[in-house]
Amino acid sequence: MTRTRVKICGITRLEDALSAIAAGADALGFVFYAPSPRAVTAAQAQAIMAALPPFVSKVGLFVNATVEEVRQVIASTDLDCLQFHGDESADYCAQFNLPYYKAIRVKPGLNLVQCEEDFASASALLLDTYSEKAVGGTGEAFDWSLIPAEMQKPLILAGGLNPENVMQAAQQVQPYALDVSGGVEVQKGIKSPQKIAVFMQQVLQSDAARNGRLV
Ligand SMILES: O=C(O)c1ccccc1N[C@@H]1O[C@H](COP(=O)(O)O)[C@@H](O)[C@H]1O
Repeated sequence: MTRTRVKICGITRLEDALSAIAAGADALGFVFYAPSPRAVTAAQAQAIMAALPPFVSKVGLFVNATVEEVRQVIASTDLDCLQFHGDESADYCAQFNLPYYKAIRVKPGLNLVQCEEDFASASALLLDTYSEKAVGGTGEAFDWSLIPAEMQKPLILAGGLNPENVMQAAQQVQPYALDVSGGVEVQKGIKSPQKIAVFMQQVLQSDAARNGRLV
């Protein structure tokens, strides 16, 4: 039975976290990257995490952070998992004693099977859109046909997902999980409960179709 997991990233407010959970999200992402409009401090993130119900995965997003910065956030929050969205090496990512996802910014010509070998220690690869202007959170989708069928690791599809395109994305790519930030916002860092609910409904419908059931 297929159940596509969903991570809502760029959480800055408790009410948005609770809306995501109420709609059925499996994971919440907290951006520890100061230049991002969705950046939170460890103290802000922990205030939200401490108020969450159990069985929700809390993911910390970092971009080329120092080892000390990552350690300090881990020590002062309830993170379950790390997401590295910059140019981090596999050795760097694997040193923190928490499972990690490595974000790969996809563009034509990139060998994703090689990326999978390079990051063999990752729990999953997160595929996001390559952009010269930003390291992530671009709101732009990439050409999903660039993903080779022979990839083995759980894939988290990201990049420009929204309530309008998520069903097509889920059905075409059939990833382990979907990751969305800008596509469920009313403004950067502020989520829309309505957009989250529609996004989740689309994922449920896509799963039901794949499982041969009506919703
Ligand atoms: O959200 C950000 O501001 C951000 C900054 C730096 C790196 C990654 C960032 N976000 C992640 O990018 C992908 C795609 O986001 P979007 O749905 O296209 O807005 C996702 O994993 C975000 O968590």
